[in-house]
Amino acid sequence: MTNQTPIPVIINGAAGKMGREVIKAVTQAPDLTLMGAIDTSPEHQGQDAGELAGLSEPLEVPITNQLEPMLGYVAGERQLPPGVIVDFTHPDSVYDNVRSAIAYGIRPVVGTTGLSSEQIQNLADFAEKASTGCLIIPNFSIGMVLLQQAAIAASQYFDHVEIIELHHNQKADAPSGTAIQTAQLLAELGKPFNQALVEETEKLPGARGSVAEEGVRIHSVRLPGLIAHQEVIFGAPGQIYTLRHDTSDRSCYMPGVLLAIRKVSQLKSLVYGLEKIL
Ligand SMILES: NC(=O)C1=CN([C@@H]2O[C@H](COP(=O)(O)OP(=O)(O)OC[C@H]3O[C@@H](n4cnc5c(N)ncnc54)[C@H](OP(=O)(O)O)[C@@H]3O)[C@@H](O)[C@H]2O)C=CC1
Ligand SMILES: O=C(O)C1=N[C@H](C(=O)O)C[C@H](O)C1
Repeated sequence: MTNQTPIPVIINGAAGKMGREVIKAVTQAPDLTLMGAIDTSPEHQGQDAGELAGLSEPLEVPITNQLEPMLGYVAGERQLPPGVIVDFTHPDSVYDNVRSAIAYGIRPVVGTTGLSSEQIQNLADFAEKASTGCLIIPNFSIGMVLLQQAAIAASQYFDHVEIIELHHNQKADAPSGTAIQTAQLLAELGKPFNQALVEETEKLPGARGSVAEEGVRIHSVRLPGLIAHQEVIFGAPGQIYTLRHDTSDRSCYMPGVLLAIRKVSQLKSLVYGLEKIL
């Protein structure tokens, strides 16, 4: 244990499913200090972040929708290490949130999915110009990193692969950020997958899923009762090789989130993917 000054942390989307988990995880980490809890949901304005997250004691950190004033406040605390903002908000707002944070010199750790490749490239250019670290992590669980590594290994030997991602039905974006990243990792091998043997006709649009880079197909399932799950299914004559990851509790993401908060200030540019900081 060191007695260094703790890293100031702002959580954006603090009242959400992930935000509440992050409040608990940050509060329990002695090297981090929760300085701000942002959320736009009207019913939680002014509520104490600790009470919202189910902690026994209030944290004296009220939920507010005032992002820029909070960024300015934390950036002004010159005696503290550089501030970090953790974003678990919504695909529609994450791009602007990250740009604002970088403009204030606050390092973004982004879990929110749904950013386009073009938006990620724009944010990378912006972070590079500002010499500011930024982490975009489509999936913070170690199990998913291991699944992806196994999938990369298998992709050298299989020419046919389809991804099925399954999530709770409050998820705004499809396919999941994890499935898109998994498909990108497979495509990096540079070979085309799933060459058709017959001319296919979709009798219902979307029946064969979406086609990502190099022909990797992604299918999205949304149901109450699910949290977050992904299968990568490889096929070859006479055999099927299936990789599957299941989450049963959102606490599985917290070791990755805490690692990212600690690492982002050591970076001077944007890094995409948990595997790059392990
Ligand atoms: N990278 C990873 O490992 C993981 C990523 N995710 C991703 O994180 C994101 C959030 O997920 P989850 O917590 O389940 O979602 P929730 O809907 O439970 O939480 C999002 C919260 O953010 C609030 N919000 C919406 N827009 C803004 C904004 N502009 N500024 C501040 N707050 C805002 C919402 O308020 P309101 O409800 O009023 O709109 C809500 O309270 C999703 O993109 C999801 O895919 C989720 C799990 C793991
Ligand atoms: O919305 C979720 O829940 C999740 N979103 C992320 C994604 O889109 O990949 C990560 C994980 O799958 C949970």
